[in-house]
Amino acid sequence: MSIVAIVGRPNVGKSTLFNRMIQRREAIVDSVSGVTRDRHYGKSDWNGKEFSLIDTGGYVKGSDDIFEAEIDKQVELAIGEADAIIFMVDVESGVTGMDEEVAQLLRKSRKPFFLAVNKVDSANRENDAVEFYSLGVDKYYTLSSINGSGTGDLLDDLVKSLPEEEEREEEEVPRFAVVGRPNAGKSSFINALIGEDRYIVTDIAGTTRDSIDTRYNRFGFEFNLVDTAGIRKKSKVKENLEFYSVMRSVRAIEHCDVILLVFDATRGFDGQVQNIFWLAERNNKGVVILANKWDLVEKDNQTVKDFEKYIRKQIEPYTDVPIIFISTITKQRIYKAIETAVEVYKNRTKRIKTSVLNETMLPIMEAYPPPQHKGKYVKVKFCTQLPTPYPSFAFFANLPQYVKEPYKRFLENKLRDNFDFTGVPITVYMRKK
Ligand SMILES: Nc1nc2c(ncn2[C@@H]2O[C@H](COP(=O)(O)OP(=O)(O)OP(=O)(O)O)[C@@H](O)[C@H]2O)c(=O)[nH]1
Ligand SMILES: Nc1nc2c(ncn2[C@@H]2O[C@H](COP(=O)(O)OP(=O)(O)OP(=O)(O)O)[C@@H](O)[C@H]2O)c(=O)[nH]1
Repeated sequence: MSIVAIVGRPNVGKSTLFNRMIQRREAIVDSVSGVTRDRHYGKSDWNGKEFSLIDTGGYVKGSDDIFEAEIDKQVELAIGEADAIIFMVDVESGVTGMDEEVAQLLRKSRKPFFLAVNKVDSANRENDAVEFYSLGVDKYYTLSSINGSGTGDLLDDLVKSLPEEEEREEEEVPRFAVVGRPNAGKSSFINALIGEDRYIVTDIAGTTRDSIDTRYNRFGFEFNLVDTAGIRKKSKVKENLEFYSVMRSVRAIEHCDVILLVFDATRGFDGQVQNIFWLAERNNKGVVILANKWDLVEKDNQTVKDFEKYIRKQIEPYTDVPIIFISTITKQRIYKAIETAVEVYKNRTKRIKTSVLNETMLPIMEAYPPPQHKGKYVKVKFCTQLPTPYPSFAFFANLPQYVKEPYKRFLENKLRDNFDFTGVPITVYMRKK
């Protein structure tokens, strides 16, 4: 899926536009599981074309004294990772030096970018916008992110510039992406597997090279390992480093089948790690959680159990995910990690025959039917797995609109109990029959 990034100075209205574009979609697409939404990443679509949207704003604290260098880095990263860029400026403040700097970076790149002149809430501001031609563009788009006017013209041209979805080849090799926070041990993990020091491994966060695919063969199974480490430019600001790692993860996650989510067990399964986890969940990717640096953790016979419980608590309600305790230094369980990823991959591509599915699920739904709604009975008549690249199921009922989230979750749990879908998100749809 294509990636679109919104860049610009602080306070020009990036988040406002981002929220508008994400929410419009959330209103029409039923939310799958209601898990936490990322403030900076979401899906949007326009004229039937879907894309991922990244808001690069809000990472720099104390927006007033923001360093120009930080903006530059965000823009450079956006250029590197995105397929198209919305460059937002503010008609109220007019052209600023920082705008000129960003414009120059964008012009030098070969990425399509769209100059969005924001806060054009009235006709006379339309006239004020002409000064933005000085940024060296042939065209700009005036809009008001707050009320939505003008966004249509921008999006029309934006989606036209996006590449057509590449067709997935039939026998493409499965892709496993190694993702996680800076310094979690991603490169060490890959090194340990490959057994050669192809990657730079150091103590300083963010020193690995750009992401590299490695073809790998293990357990008679061939796959690509994608290393997302590699945030090449060191950043003094910690928040930005996290931002870079999330942004790097976005593309890797979208283009993989299973993620190996490496985190530092001595630091805990914190919010940043969870963000990456939900990114994978929302993209319907398989997940294996790797608690790394296990050699450093003081252990007794309860430790693993307690730790697992703690992690599952953080990822509720989607807890059917393998968790493996590894050490890349002692090589403890690193092959187990890969073996598990292969299992998860198989779960993700698993197809349940309709007859088997109904033999299992119909008696369950008869014993536990959906709750009545205003005195009306909902009857589920049959179900089938949909031909999506990840497990999704349609349940056909007389009154599908009355089946609520808790019952769908019940169905999901029953699917998990009866057919192994460990490590992969399941989508349940109710359809009219
Ligand atoms: N008048 C007007 N105000 C707007 C418009 N869009 C955003 N704003 C206001 O501009 C301010 C900044 O908006 P944000 O969306 O937070 O800006 P941002 O670019 O994401 O800012 P950072 O997160 O600091 O990078 C807020 O007070 C918004 O209400 C608009 O179309 N018209
Ligand atoms: N004790 C211990 N240290 C580890 C383990 N795995 C990695 N480390 C150390 O953690 C540090 C970071 O490891 P890297 O592999 O560079 O981490 P990364 O996730 O690739 O980091 P970035 O390149 O910043 O994204 C290094 O000093 C490693 O030696 C482990 O299992 N045990």
